[in-house]
Order: sequence, then structure tokens, then C-alpha cells
Amino acid sequence: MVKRAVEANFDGLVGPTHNYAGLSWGNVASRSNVNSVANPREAALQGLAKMKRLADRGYVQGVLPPHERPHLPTLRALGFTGNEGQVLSAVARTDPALLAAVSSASAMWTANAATVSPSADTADQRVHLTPANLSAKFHRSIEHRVTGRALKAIFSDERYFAHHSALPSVSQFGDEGAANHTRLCGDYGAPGVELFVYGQEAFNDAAPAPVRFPARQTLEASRAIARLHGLTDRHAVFAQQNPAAIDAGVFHNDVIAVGNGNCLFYHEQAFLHESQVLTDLRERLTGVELAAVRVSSDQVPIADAVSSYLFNSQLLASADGMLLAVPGECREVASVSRYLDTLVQSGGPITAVEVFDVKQSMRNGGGPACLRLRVVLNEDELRAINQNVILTDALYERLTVWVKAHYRDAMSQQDLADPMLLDEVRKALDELTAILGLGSIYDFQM
Ligand SMILES: N=C(N)NCCC[C@H](NC(=O)CCC(=O)O)C(=O)O
Repeated sequence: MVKRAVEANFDGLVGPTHNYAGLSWGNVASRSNVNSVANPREAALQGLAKMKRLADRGYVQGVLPPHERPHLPTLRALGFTGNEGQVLSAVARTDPALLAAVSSASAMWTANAATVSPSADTADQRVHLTPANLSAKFHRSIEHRVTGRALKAIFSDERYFAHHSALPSVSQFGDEGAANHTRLCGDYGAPGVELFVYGQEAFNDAAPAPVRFPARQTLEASRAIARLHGLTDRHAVFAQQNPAAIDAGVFHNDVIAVGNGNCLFYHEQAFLHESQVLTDLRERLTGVELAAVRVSSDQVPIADAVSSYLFNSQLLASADGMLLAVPGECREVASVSRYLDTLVQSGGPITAVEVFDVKQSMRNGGGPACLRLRVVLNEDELRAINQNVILTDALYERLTVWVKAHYRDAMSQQDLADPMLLDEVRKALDELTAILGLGSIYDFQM
């Protein structure tokens, strides 16, 4: 019998050190906004406003905490010594780029936090979670331990949830989590098909690969995740991302495709073998027809898809079709805005478009879909999770007050060296783990 299930969205709360350091080669926005002054307070409030609007519409909305930054344990592991003030001033003086890397608030993009397989798809009928090693970028490779602790503090009941360690942190097993993973299904509680999109094969030099920008996800990593999660071939499809798209700035598949339920919304240049992907999905989807919404380059050139983040929208099931929650930038790019007007009138599965302002995150290449990790949960599983992280009116109010009390409204590269910042961050996070009932998850709390 199919259990009733929902898709919950767990958004990353933007951290107090949100800044623009240009850390992500291959991510156009990150590199174009390097050194501009960020506003962490506004960023966190924009993220909370998005969560609140979706919670108000009845979607189950959860919150994932930011990480401790700057991350002193990483600096110590790299040979910096002395007290904390001395470590910070030494790294600021000798290696400001390293200070920026260990200060990034990049854990906000929780589409990269983990890959999650719902219990309806897995061999042992538990929800499986694997934090992404994010080994392609140093600043992100230091996220997975704390991500794993946060996920265990939320999905703690072992009867329902199975946690795996991140894959080996080397490029051959580069894993970027749910940003390269889409689940298609009929009812959420029914078995679905998990589409794993990879950028490159690590152990096959002859296979196609991008030439300009790095492929962050390998086939080997995707296959390992599917094995760990106990997915059979019936439940998994592996597809290569078009290398030309990666070279055009599509550093994750969720910058060029998004799926939910039976609907796959994608750009014609998303996949290397488009028709094979559709055939593989159609063969495995049961009880429902795939509704493919294909956007051509004539309608939206790939450069416009990248600058607007059209495909980094959230695709959400609503009572009368699919709702596309787009970033405001989509209305600033003429081809995309025109396309969206025709989309809702086309009679297709996407029946509504709503605009969300997440500009602070967008300037680092993170749209609405980057900011959330989707977890399909049946009623028992939803009841079993830590309820303190579910966004209610009261939690929204509390977090808004918390952000206003602890966050600065300007963050430049120079500010990262301020020893006061580390104290501010820890004080804020200590309070946050109490609000969210997470216990001790940060290194400074251990
Ligand atoms: N597409 C998804 N799912 N996520 C977007 C992640 C953006 C992130 N940007 C950054 O890490 C930039 C940080 C800086 O430059 O300061 C990244 O490139 O990994």
C-alpha cells in the first residue's frame, strides 16, 4: 500500500559571515561579484521570507543551521598556531584567500548538503541520507562533517533514517548532493525514479568532459550513492550533463533542470543524450506519465538561463498544477520573462509562476532551489523528525529577531579578519542550536 507522503523543503539559514569572495571558478555569479560588500542580515531575512511564504502556502518547511565560520579547526589543521586572535591575524596577513575560504557561508546552499532517497525507493524502506563531500571546492569541502551532525540531530530515529558518511574526498568521487539529483514519481509515497546527473566519468579518460570549467560530480560518485542508498536499477537513472553546458557556466545540473512529481522542466542543452534520458525515465516511472517541459535555445539561450537562474526555481506541487518559484532575476532577462508569460498559458503542467527575492544569495550563484534540500517523508517519518526545525509562525518570528540581533549589515573581505566576528558568530550559533533543539553540533560546542 502506498503511504501518504509529502515533500518537505529544508532551507539553509544564511550564516552571519555571508560574503562575496569569488571562490567558485565555473560559477559565473560568484566570480563576477568578487569583492563586493555583502549584507548578511538582508541575505538571512530574504531566505527566511522565502521559507515563510512557502510555509504559509501549506508546504512543509524546515530550517538547516549555518556553520561555524571562520572555521578555526581547519586553520589549525593547516598549521596555524597560537590563540584564536593570533591564528586569525596570521592567516589574514599571510593568506587572505584562505581566510575567505574558511569564512564562507556556503553551507546556506543546502541543495548541496546531501543526497536523500525516500523510503519508498530504498531496499530497507528507510530514508537514506549522504552528506556531499563537495570536494571540488576547498571552501565547500569542509562542510560535510557538520552537515552530517545537523542531519543526524534532525533525522535521528534509526528506525526511519539511515545516515552515511560522505564519499572519499577526492576528485574521482566528487559529489555535490541533491543539486545533481532529481526524483520523479507519481504520489510522493509511491516508488519513484532517481535521476543522477554527473559531469564526468573519473575513471574513463575517453569519455566526454568539459574543457573550460570543472565537472564537480562524477559518475562514480553517483553510482556509489545509489549503492549506499540501496537503489536498484529500477529506481535509478544515470545521465551525463552536457559538457558544453558546464563550460557555459552550468556548474550544477540544478542550474539547467528541475523536476518534481512527474514533471521534468529542462533546457534542451541540459543532457548529453537527451532522448535516452527521457526513455530511461519513462521506462521506470510507474503509474504516471512523464510530463517533460523542454525549453529550446531559441526560446531561452543558455547564457540567459545562467544569468536568470530560470531552472534554479523551485518546482512545487500545488492543488491545481505545478508552481514555479522563480528568482527575481528571471523578470530582468527579456527572453526568460517572455518565456514565463507563455509557459503558464501553454496548458502544460506548470500553471503558476511566483517571484522570490533572494538577490544576496543569487550574487554568489545560489537561487531558490540551491537554498533548499528536499526530503520526501511519509506521515510516520515526518512525525519522527525533530519538530523544532519546522518553520511555524512562532519560529519565523523568533529567527527574524535572532538574525536582527546577531547579524551585521555589511561584510567585506577585510571584515573577515575581525576577531570580534568569530565571537559574534559563536554566540549567535549557540543560541540557534538551543532554538532549534539540535544539541551540540559545532566544533566550538564540543
Ligand atoms: N546550484 C546549487 N545547488 N548551489 C549553488 C552553490 C553556489 C556556491 N557558491 C559559492 O560557493 C560562492 C562563494 C563565494 O564566492 O564567496 C558554489 O559554487 O558551490
